[in-house]
Amino acid sequence: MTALALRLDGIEKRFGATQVLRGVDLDVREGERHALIGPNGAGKSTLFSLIAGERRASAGRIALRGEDVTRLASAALARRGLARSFQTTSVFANLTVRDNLRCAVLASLGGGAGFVARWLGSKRIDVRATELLDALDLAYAADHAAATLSYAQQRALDLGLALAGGAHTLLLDEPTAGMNRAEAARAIELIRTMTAGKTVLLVEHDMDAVFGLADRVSVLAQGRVIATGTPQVIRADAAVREVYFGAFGQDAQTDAGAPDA
Ligand SMILES: Nc1ncnc2c1ncn2[C@@H]1O[C@H](COP(=O)(O)OP(=O)(O)OP(=O)(O)O)[C@@H](O)[C@H]1O
Repeated sequence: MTALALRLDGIEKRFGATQVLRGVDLDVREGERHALIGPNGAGKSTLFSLIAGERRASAGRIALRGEDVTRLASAALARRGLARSFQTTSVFANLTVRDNLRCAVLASLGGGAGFVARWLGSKRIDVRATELLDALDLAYAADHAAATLSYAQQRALDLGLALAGGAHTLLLDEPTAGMNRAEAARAIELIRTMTAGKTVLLVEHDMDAVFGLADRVSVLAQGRVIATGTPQVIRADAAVREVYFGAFGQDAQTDAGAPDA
């Protein structure tokens, strides 16, 4: 049996009278890159925020590597190896690129007594930060303020911050949004190399990114997962095509994020 990194059972979310998620079942296998797609307003961001522990589900269960984490907040999830990167970057603009990474490594070691001593003294923090700088191709900018990086580079740094603590499971929120084609291709390559051997669940509208990255794809529509499969299977799925093309209309097939034939 394939080990599961994440398992969602019957997840529901209501905002007042509005029910956004109506029983989401989703399995994410250990070590796979799994994309969550769906029309605008389908509830992808809401589902992400529940998995990341930023919001509480109204019903249902979330398990991380077999452990029930339904009621855990994001800090507790981070300690269990689940990290999240954001659509808008979460870098500290005025800190240098290196110090952003040092902070993230330090934070992953936990706060409390000796925090500053660890900051000043630990060679381990510097070594890990330098490894990440190299892997992200940002060594040349190590001592520049993060604010001086391009948007795409800040997203790369943001990925590094998410990985700094050695997370085994990563949630990536539209990792190529706002990038031009070349930047998006580079981001996809970086995600591939930086997350090798890890589990990744990503929300993405750009189908090049989805089909370039994902081992499997799940489609969220009307508050449920309506299909899960390899990119090839999802491309050909009649119900998926109906959801996209029904929602956006025939004219939008090539530019509204619909899976191409
Ligand atoms: N805090 C909230 N209060 C009330 N309704 C909300 C709240 N957050 C989200 N919603 C509603 O939930 C629905 C799903 O929103 P969500 O942002 O999760 O969808 P999405 O699939 O991520 O959309 P997109 O692809 O456009 O980002 C929308 O109708 C939205 O208006």
